[in-house]
Amino acid sequence: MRMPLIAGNWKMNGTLALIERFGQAFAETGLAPSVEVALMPPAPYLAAAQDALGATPVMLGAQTLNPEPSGAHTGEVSGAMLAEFGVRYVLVGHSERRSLYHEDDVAVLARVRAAHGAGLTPVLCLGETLAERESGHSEAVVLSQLEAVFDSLDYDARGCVVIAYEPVWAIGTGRTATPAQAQAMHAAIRTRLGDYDVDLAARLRLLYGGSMKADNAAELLAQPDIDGGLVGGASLKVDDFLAICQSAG
Ligand SMILES: O=C(CO)COP(=O)(O)O
Repeated sequence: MRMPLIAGNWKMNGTLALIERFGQAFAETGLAPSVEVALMPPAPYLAAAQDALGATPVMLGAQTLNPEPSGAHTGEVSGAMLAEFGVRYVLVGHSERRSLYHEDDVAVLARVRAAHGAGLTPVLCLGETLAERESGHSEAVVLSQLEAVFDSLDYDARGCVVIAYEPVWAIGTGRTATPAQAQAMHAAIRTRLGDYDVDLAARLRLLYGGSMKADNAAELLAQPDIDGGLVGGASLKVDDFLAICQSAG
């Protein structure tokens, strides 16, 4: 009942030429109707991506947004601007934003609200560091990141969120969480969501991210509480990304 979602987060990578290649590849190959795919290129490429992917089922996503609707925020992009380019999903709380740009739980909540205000679906990223995992605090850290947002949302807003579990130690390291490790955390997140609402817990999609590749995606996606992937490095290679999308469909 939960349609898998594969989202490709290009981070600060890619070129216009790569956008064109993705457009061609997805137009030629198509996608199973049983999977949703979103590409999240850097903001300057959104217009080109909207053109290149317009004839394909691939949706557009963005990597961040400012919590304010407009104003004196040099360098920032608002949710309304993203929406004008057909963006459907926007990452919020990615660990790189949390660590490199000091976005704390309060900032993450503000961005979730801004996404909703602009009609976008936030993809709320959660994840523990290696030190937190090794000291046995993974679940407490991840659930507290979840609660920092969900405690403050109403029923309708909670229903309009995608969650991505991305253990920081697995991002860009080639060290993927094992399917069992990922499933255990996803199950813990879903159980906690059930405290808010049982129906919500059954409905919300939980993506896994962290060194997801063409050769490990199928096993991860086969776990009962993993409803898709948030793919970094492998989303920059068209064949690899297509293969991951196909293993979800
Ligand atoms: O951070 C990620 C996606 O948001 C994961 O990146 P990698 O797939 O490169 O590990």
